[in-house]
Amino acid sequence: MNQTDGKRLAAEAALKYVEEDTIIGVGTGSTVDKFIDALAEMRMKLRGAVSSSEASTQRLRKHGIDVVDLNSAGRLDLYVDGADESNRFLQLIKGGGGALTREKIVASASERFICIADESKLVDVLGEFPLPIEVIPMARSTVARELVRIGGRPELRQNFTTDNGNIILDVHGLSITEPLKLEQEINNIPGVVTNGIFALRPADLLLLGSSSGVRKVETE
Ligand SMILES: O=C(CO)[C@H](O)[C@H](O)COP(=O)(O)O
Repeated sequence: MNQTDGKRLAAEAALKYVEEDTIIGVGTGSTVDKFIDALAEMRMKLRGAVSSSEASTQRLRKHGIDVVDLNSAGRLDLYVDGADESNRFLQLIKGGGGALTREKIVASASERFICIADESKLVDVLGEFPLPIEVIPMARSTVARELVRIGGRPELRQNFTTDNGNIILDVHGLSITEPLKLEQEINNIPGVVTNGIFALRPADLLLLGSSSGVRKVETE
């Protein structure tokens, strides 16, 4: 089984957590694309979806799923999204697709966050995947200098603008042993919109797809 199959299995497994007549929060990425495709079969039973990116919005609409503004949706029961890495506490690195800020907003507005991924995403220590940080363009250099000061090697994501009109710095070389502390520290740098550590709001359940099926990992 390859990574794509693992993603598909996890995405399909998440479907059973979706309740009828609700508005569901939907993340971004190739795993979530598979979830949206699976969600299409129950579109008549859903009230709609709050989307975390323009890409997911387009895909949801293509399947006839109503996309609802978060401001009118109120608190959501469930948010489903992928991740670039997860540790066993379900603290995540996200933002490989550049949608981290909206993802963090929708995750924070949701009672339950189910993360879907293939088994390669489970790691002991976060940080092998370069940490994405959304930055206001005029602050690129000042933020980059601060990131070097804390031990990272920031690289500007080339030819990429976020849905919010900002840039992404991908930070290499961080071994993230204290995710909660680092999430807050980086978010305090002026010019940072948000960073891709999801520790203040970790996932509640991780569904990992692999050749032996779907493994459930819950917070300890
Ligand atoms: O955070 C994300 C997008 O901003 C994605 O969830 C993350 O990059 C995982 O992507 P994929 O499912 O394609 O492996």
